[in-house]
Amino acid sequence: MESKKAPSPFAVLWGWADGEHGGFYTSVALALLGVACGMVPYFCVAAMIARLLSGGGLVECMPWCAGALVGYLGKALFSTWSTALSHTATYHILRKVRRELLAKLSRVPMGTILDTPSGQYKTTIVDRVEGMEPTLAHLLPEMTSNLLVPLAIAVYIFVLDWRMGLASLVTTVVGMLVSMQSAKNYGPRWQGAVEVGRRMANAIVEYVGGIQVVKAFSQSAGSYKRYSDAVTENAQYYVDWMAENQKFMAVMQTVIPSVLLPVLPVGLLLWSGGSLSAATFLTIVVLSLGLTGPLISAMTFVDELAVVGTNVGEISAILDAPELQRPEQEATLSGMAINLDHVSFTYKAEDGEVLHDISLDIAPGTVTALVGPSGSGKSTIAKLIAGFWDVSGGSITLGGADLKDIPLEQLNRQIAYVSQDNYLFDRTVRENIRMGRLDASDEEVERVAKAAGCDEFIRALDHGYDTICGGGGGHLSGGEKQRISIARAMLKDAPIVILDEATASIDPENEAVIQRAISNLTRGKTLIVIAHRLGTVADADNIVVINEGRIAGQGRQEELLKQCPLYAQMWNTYLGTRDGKEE
Ligand SMILES: Nc1ncnc2c1ncn2[C@@H]1O[C@H](COP(=O)(O)OP(=O)(O)OP(=O)(O)O)[C@@H](O)[C@H]1O
Repeated sequence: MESKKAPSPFAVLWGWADGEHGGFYTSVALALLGVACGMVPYFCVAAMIARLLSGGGLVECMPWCAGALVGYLGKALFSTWSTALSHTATYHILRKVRRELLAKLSRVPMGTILDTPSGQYKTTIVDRVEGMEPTLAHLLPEMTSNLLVPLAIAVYIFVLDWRMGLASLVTTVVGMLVSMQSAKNYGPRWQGAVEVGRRMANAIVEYVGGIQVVKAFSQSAGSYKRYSDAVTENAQYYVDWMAENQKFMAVMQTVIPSVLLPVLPVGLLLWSGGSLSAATFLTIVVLSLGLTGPLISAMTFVDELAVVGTNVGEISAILDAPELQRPEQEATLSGMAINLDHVSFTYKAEDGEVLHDISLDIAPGTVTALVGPSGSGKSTIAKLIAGFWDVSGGSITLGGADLKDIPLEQLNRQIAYVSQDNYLFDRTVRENIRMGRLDASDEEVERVAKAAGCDEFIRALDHGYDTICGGGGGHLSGGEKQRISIARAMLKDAPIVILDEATASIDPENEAVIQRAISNLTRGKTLIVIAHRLGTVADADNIVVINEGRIAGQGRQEELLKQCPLYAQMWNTYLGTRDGKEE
């Protein structure tokens, strides 16, 4: 099979820069002009020395002084102009890439996003994209120009005297060889730095997310092992890397600028032998001093070259992630019946299949409860119905149409998914509820809040409906957050509600309010509930018992108690714990 060669990171980067190429070309042209102007003072000084040695005075030197000044001003003007242009083009590209990354996240399977630690997305979208700034804004114009200056100077020195040309390049060549040694490891080293950085970012996000648990168990930051290990690992990685690199850097930064070390003795030897004039000798001394500055600047970009691959690779991994393929055209749905036909599902090939041959009919307006031991596959079934992933085998239909033929937006309108993670945005309570339907009026928001049993506590907040919830809803209790999420789902008024019942024990008073809110939410709708407490679903139209990814039985409670030993056992356990609590 013909394998397609992956494009180089630079080609990918240049592709992202589409629309800004003109800006970069102009920026490089201006940088070159700046460099050319930057060389003028060296040539002027060299010419002045020649005049002075041949008996010239102040008057002869004046035009060269003026020339040097013009060259200096030209360099400042053109390089500033070049930098401004390259930065404008760069930030347009960074904006475009960040927008594309976010747009992409809305097209990849929801499950992929849930599976990826949020620290990883933050690192890529913020840090890796920002990491392209030096490459785009500086590398292209500045590295090009910083390499061309010394090249032009070296060529000129060779033209004046090839022997002195060779002498002036000795330290540069030695410095370059040393720098290549250090650059050899840069790619893998940087890749490693990204890895430890990512582990640290994930550990920090997890640590901050779980700070309440850490505090509740009186653990200090240092005792939160994963976090502190990641921080130590990150610091140690850089210390080791710098220690390894330091000797190369020291040698390079000492050797390259000491260009006079070979130039002076060789020049003196040739001059004393009569084969080099004093004027040429002094001109070459001045010019060779102009060689090293730009070269050292160009060397600093070697690091940038090495990180391009990592940055582009991480960004491309998101941009090229497989998407859920859906048609643009809305599907025609005949009713809201849901049908699972011999569905199987695998998260990752290496973990094996988690759902096997699931067939299930869910009639509109009925209550279906998914019950079963932890890890049996209840949430997976619910998420497949909500379209978070595509099934691996079999099919799921809604209103007779395969989910794969229903645009995500259309499916999303039909389903309200109320998960246990009742995430609230750092906005007002009113805005959080209105996310259910953006065009809902204030009256509608308040009406659903009443039906969800939250109107009373919302009005008691400092600013009522205009109280800011705090990141993740941090200012509200778990039960309050759950009721606001229910209000949000109610406002959406979708015909199908998928509810992941809370596992955490809620106080009886709160539980009664939440149950009332749920029955208001689901009246006349299709309800699929992932039930963790059997008592709440005993009246369901269909109880589906899941065990190890298979349906172990389904039907109404009375039938299941007779026909499904697993359900009978679960029910007895439930009764036992309930009676235990009541005693
Ligand atoms: N995102 C995921 N990636 C890989 N495997 C997963 C993922 N989510 C769940 N699994 C695995 O799939 C199987 C079914 O999990 P699922 O969450 O559907 O079970 P569940 O019955 O809902 O469990 P619980 O009652 O504990 O929530 C388990 O073996 C679980 O480890």
